[in-house]
Amino acid sequence: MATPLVVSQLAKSFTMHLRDGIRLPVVAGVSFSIRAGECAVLGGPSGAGKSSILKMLYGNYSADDGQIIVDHAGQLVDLAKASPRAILQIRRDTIGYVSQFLRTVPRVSALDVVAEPLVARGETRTGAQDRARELLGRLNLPEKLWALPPATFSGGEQQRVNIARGFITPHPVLLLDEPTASLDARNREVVIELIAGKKAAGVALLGIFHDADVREAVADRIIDVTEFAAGKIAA
Ligand SMILES: Nc1ncnc2c1ncn2[C@@H]1O[C@H](COP(=O)(O)OP(=O)(O)OP(=O)(O)O)[C@@H](O)[C@H]1O
Repeated sequence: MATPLVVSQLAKSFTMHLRDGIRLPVVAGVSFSIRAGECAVLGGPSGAGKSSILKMLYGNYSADDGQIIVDHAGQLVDLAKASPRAILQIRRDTIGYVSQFLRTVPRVSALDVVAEPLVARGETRTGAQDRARELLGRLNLPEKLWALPPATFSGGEQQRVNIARGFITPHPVLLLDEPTASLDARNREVVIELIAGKKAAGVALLGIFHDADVREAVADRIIDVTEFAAGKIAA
């Protein structure tokens, strides 16, 4: 599908149950679509709601209102109303996500952490590990670390494991939450190349990048989140 992700009239507020139920409206009327082969970037100041939007698109945060239409294996599904089971299937096959921090699993090697999403999609363990080696090598993760669990890795090493894990699958939609925040210039450059590769493969990407150089290098378009400030819509 040429436009695998269409978001319309999405709204999010947080209710602070421990603070007398105070309601904190964050965004409203969020509407945009992402085409195959483009990388759009969420822009706006700190606290504008960029991460909250990305988390809604991955099903981590529920939406108060609106639709998140995703082309899931040829079927249009509204992720905002999908069941937890459907969300897990969408995550396995359609929407990938690279968060800022790696969630480490005790005793699982970096190689298997990276290979796991491919194995979950039916790839053989050997095939998935070959691809994982290729990506970890490209991201300059020292080979001596591949067999170790990433819990003790440095911030930048963990982030590279996380990037490799997020980029290993051919998901048609890829969400990127500050994937280069802890990286040095050399590895930021590798991530820029990996993003260019995904674009060339027709993946629809949506990201948050605080680093202006990376943003300039990857963004086809900036989506200004201040347009969707909840107060602005209500006024
Ligand atoms: N789980 C939560 N509970 C309560 N409030 C939240 C929660 N997550 C985010 N917020 C609030 O929502 C607003 C938007 O936060 P969000 O993290 O989406 O902003 P952002 O644009 O990504 O900011 P930054 O650039 O600093 O990461 C903030 O005021 C924040 O305090």
